[in-house]
Amino acid sequence: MYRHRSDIQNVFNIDGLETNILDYMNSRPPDPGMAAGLTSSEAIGSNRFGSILDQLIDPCALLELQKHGYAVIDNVMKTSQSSNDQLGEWANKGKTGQDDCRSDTVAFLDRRDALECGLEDQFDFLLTLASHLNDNFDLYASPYKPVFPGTTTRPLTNPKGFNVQMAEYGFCDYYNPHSDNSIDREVDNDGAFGGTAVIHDYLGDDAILPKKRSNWRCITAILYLNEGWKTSDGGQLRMYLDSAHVESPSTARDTHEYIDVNPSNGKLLLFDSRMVHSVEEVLNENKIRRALTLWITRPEESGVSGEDYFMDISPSP
Ligand SMILES: O=C(O)CCC(=O)C(=O)O
Ligand SMILES: [Fe+2]
Repeated sequence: MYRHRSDIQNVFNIDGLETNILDYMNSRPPDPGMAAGLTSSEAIGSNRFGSILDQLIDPCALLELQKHGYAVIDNVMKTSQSSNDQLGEWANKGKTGQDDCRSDTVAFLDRRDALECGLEDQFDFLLTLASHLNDNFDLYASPYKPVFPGTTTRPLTNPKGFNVQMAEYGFCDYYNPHSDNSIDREVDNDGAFGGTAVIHDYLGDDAILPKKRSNWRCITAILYLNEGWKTSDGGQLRMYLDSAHVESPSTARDTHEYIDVNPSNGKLLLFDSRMVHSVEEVLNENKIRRALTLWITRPEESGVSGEDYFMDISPSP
């Protein structure tokens, strides 16, 4: 071993290479979950709202979520106009541009950002939801191993970093029908993507790869901040019914019935992240539509994105 090392040493400068690798590794940001030394309850959500969540979230709503894949709960937690305005100012510093299927702009808040805008209650509330759902929502058994901080009986957690998305839609902004956890087929070496992807090396030329979910999102939680929002202002969240298993979300407009959700201040929308939904165009040129979103996940290592999880969400006959 050492002899080989010294042989190789003559060809490469191993010591220099090792130093470079160490420097590189030390320059990496720490993994947010690990370095924060979080306990399981912190990772799942703060306890600040633990005791009052039962009052804020009607148990019937969770039954709705179970049965239909979504639940709309009004007047859960309102946001003051000044915090809403501050959020807009804050977000102007860090917005990211969008692609063809959406024209809104988003930014991600950590707790310090939320505090700066007077939105710490909203932030803590969203982070507590995973814990509440673990206690009150039946997720069905999964063959996938729960991984810390999830457990068999409490499989839901929050994404690493726990950032909350703020999305802003101005006049004419929209988000086309999509799923927050779409069905993908694996990409083959030729870059083929979609229903006919094949894996040439192992299975022959025409083998179709298994379907796979694209991420670990399980429940999407959205808190709306818009005081006095009217149906005529547009910007409705359009939820396509029974759409968790739709493979091409863009077709849902033609094939699925929907309900519209008015994004009014204090409203909480919970839905199975696989459901197809869109944000219809904002029609009022004097209004800005804002929302805070948290994706409640299973731990990434659980392997759950590989399964068509949560199969039984469609209404029982
Ligand atoms: O703001 C909304 O109502 C939904 C936005 C959305 O679908 C998303 O950001 O994925
Ligand atoms: Fe979405």
